[in-house]
Amino acid sequence: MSVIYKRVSLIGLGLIAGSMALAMRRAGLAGEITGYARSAETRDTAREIGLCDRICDSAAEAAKDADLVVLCVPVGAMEAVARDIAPVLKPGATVSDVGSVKRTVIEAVSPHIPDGVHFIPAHPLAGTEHSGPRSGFAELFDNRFCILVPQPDSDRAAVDSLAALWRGMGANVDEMDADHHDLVLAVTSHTPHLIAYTMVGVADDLRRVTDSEVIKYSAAGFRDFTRIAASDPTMWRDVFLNNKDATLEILGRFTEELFALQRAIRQGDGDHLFDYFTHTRAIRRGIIDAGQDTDAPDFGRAKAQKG
Ligand SMILES: NC(=O)c1ccc[n+]([C@@H]2O[C@H](COP(=O)([O-])OP(=O)(O)OC[C@H]3O[C@@H](n4cnc5c(N)ncnc54)[C@H](O)[C@@H]3O)[C@@H](O)[C@H]2O)c1
Ligand SMILES: O=C(O)C(=O)C[C@]1(C(=O)O)C=C[C@@H](O)C=C1
Repeated sequence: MSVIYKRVSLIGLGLIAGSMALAMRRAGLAGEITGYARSAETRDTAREIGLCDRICDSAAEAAKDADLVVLCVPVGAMEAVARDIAPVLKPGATVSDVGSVKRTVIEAVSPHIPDGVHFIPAHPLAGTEHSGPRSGFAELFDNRFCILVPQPDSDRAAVDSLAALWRGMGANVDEMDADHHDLVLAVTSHTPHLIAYTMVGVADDLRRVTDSEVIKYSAAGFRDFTRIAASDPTMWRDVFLNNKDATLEILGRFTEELFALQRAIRQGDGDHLFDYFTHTRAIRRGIIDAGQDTDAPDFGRAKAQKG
């Protein structure tokens, strides 16, 4: 593959930026990659592991002369970074981000983007529960979606270049409107994280009663279900503060369903439980058969069956 951007600047050097740097290198998509993170410790680690070609001591220094600047910081830090880099952005450059929420990031960043600079928000639907510059890996985006959220006045050629970069990093690219993105992600990512965090809190509460057995004997179900509760607290605090309405809407629906199941258990309504689980199993299996669950053990088989 050939170089898409001569100079790419990554601001915030954690899981996503680290994975982007490695994925861009794997395919030779960037001429030079510069990076900046707020803490000196993170910058030192990034230098030590050679994450970028150059690690700078300010966001502005990293963004200067860049053809693409990608904001890879927690959602609540996007505006401050945009303000810092605005004066050095060169005409024709593209600014993008990887934030898990889109509407508030657009509202916070857009006012700082100078005329002649393209702002194209994005969100790779790929991650792990790990964070920091050592957690990145080149394959993170392979076969995952990256959602681009072009703005009404976005330049098509600039959008196409960013899409080509994400495809080059292994992702499938789709476009979406910001509000739709935030609602979809509230269902598929944000509310599940909240529920996983809560379940670990419940287990911790019970620990006092069960004398540590909950943690010691944590069964596969608990482990599978709560892996994501080990995720970064700053990132997830910012996600919930910034996707408030959609998350509260989905949480309300979730609570209603949970109450219905709670009543069925109390009333011994086995038919209700059986029907509900039959329905939801079919939906979950449908996701695998449609080839959308790249983590599922039978993903390869499902894909092969489809030819
Ligand atoms: N982790 C995931 O699964 C995942 C997936 C897709 C998108 N995202 C989004 O990507 C972004 C980064 O997430 P991550 O998982 O890479 O986080 P991370 O914690 O691994 O890395 C974040 C980095 O940003 C730096 N940082 C924080 N505030 C900063 C500031 N004001 N200026 C400069 N640097 C700053 C931190 O020091 C750290 O290096 C977030 O917006 C998150 O919502 C995360
Ligand atoms: O697999 C995980 O650990 C993730 O939480 C990744 C995950 C997700 O919910 O799917 C988390 C947040 C994102 O913005 C995108 C991806």
